[in-house]
Amino acid sequence: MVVLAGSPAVDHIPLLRSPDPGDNFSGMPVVDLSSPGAPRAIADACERFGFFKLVNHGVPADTMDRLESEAVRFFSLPQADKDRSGPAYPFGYGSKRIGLNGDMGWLEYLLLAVDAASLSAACAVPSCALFRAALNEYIAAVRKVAVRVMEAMAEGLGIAPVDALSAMVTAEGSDQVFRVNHYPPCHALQGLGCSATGFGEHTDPQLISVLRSNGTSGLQIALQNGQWVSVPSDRDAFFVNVGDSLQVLTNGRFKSVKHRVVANSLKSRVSMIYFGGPAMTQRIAPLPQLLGAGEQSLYKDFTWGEYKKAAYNSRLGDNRLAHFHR
Ligand SMILES: C=C1C[C@]23C[C@@]1(O)CC[C@H]2[C@@]12CCC[C@@](C)(C(=O)O1)[C@H]2[C@@H]3C(=O)O
Ligand SMILES: O=C(O)CCC(=O)C(=O)O
Repeated sequence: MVVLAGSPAVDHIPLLRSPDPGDNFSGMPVVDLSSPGAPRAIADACERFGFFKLVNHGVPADTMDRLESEAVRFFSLPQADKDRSGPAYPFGYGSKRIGLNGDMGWLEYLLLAVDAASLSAACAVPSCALFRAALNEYIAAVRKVAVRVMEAMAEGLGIAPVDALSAMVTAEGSDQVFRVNHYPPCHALQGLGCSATGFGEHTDPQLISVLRSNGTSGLQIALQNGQWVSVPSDRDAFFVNVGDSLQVLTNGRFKSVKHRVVANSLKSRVSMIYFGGPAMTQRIAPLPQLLGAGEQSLYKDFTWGEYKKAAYNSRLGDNRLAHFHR
């Protein structure tokens, strides 16, 4: 368990009902990436939930643990040192403020740019060589997982070529982002029946997000009937989210999943998330291979650059895709 000292004030952070054990997601799809049934299981989970847990993914535990340790070391630095790695926008250290439009959460984080399969050289944060090495090793590995998952998605959808989706995140100029989040324990709310919002509800604008966390729970997803369920943590697994752009590419067949994080009153949560987005000029429209005879796109045409701009001008919880529906 990771517990870091020094909690920022909880004022201005929206509160949520504390999760109770009965809220656990009992029907969570678990996909074994090494199994021949993975493509069908992935497509099925993306259609039903826009979310699944991925096991047997092949990323060594060491690669994940090294990054977690380096992240814990970074977040344990004195506040003034961390602030020198800020501000978060466009990339760097941030605390409590998420985005530029007034959203707040009980967390601190690093928002980082990825070029090809490693941290962007232009991204000077973090400056520590060990932390950068751990990030680069992890990013290269998790990006390979994202590519394998997207290839499996294409196979599960029955479309060719196999890289119809994955090529968008491997293409030159693809817009990949990496986030390391630290949610300190929120002692002030212990026993009050409510929790601080760690990360408010939202869908991810990109194609795919691949998340790994330490053993502290807090992640919740919304089912298609609107019910919120808690995702039990598993430090050995990845959790995969469908993003808005993938929903559009599949003409709504895959659903982007609404999710949020509830801060824990006792334990700190550390999560690291790879967000795979396409190049700015990439057109986001249903793949022709997925449109049946006479089937029309449910969405107006747009590029990833246009969607990203709209996303960054919106509040976290806004239904961003609604503006792009026909
Ligand atoms: C409030 C915001 C934070 C966010 C940008 C946004 O304006 C709306 C989308 C948010 C999100 C969610 C997924 C990951 C992320 C990096 C992204 O691309 O869109 C975050 C942005 C962020 O943390 O700055
Ligand atoms: O930290 C988590 O578990 C999820 C955070 C998240 O949804 C995000 O950073 O976009």
